[in-house]
Amino acid sequence: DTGSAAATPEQYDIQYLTPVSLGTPPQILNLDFDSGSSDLWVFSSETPASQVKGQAQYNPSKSSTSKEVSGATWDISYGDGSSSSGNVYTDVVNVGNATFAGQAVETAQQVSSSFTSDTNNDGLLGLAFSTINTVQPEQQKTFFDNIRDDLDSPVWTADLKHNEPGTYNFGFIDDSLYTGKIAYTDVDSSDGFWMITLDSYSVGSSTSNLSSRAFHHRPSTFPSPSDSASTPLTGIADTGTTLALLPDSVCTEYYSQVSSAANSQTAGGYVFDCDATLPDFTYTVGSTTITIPGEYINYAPVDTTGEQCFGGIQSDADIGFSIFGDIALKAAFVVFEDDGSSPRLGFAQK
Ligand SMILES: Cc1ccc(-c2noc([C@H]3C[C@@H](O)CN3)n2)cc1F
Repeated sequence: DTGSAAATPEQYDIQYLTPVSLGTPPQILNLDFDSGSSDLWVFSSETPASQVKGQAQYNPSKSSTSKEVSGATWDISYGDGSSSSGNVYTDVVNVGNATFAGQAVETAQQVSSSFTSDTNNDGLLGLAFSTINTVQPEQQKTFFDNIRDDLDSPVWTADLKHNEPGTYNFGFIDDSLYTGKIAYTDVDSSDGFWMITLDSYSVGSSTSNLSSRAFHHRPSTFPSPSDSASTPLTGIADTGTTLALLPDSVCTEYYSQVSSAANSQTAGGYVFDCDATLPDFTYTVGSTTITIPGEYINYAPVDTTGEQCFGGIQSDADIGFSIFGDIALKAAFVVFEDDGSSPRLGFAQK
């Protein structure tokens, strides 16, 4: 079995939506595929009308293949403080022709205001590890965990793009979607996330090592060249987070190269003049180097004057690890591989 479906960005690539077919006859909803959580939940006939603003709603009573999971409930909250909760059914779920008959479909009986106002988003499809699925009393499996054994290969891939549709594939690696070689790194899934350590990062195309510049006498007190070119970054690959949330030291290093940049309390992060030239941000996995072009890091205008823009790289606020969200992932072809025992993440240029 294999599946392939488009990942279409909302404005500013804030999130990517992918059509999913639920039930019999098929009910199509556009879901936010999230490698940072593990619940498949949908706006439904059980969502109060006051909390629905244009979203498509899954109606289990209109599906001949739906079955209520008696006594099961779910309740989830996301990194930005939004939340949702409700009941659980199983039904046929089809993503680009990859199909599983008994997938847990979590119907929303409550969604927080940010989901209500997100009018094109009909729910989430979690692709992190099933150990953090929130259904009680019996935890449910993610779509990928359910279909993994039927897939030609135990992988799903993300080819997210800037301002244009990309692709989520299940069960195969499409060699036409990347260049060079895919470099793999081991995943630590003990917290339920696709957690990895990137071998190094660097800011800008200028070398991070001062000694490569015209050599002038450098008093011994001169700070040693920043060795970001060999500093690892540990974090989670999170397709459901818009930005790249990195350690404060990395943010400081990056925005020191942007003369108009400031860390604004009112804007809630680093902002700069919208016409600023931004340096690239590069990270390496093994022998593969991924370059996020500077223009990807001009995320969006802060307000309608369009003078100040919000950075795509922001602080991870001491969560304890970085969050490699869409800003970081859309520059790469990413392979999420899990044979059930030793998960890996692969990165390739494209
Ligand atoms: C309105 C809305 C809010 C949040 C999210 C959301 N989806 O994935 C994530 C990240 C953060 C972490 O929780 C898991 N992945 N956040 C989506 C929304 F449509």
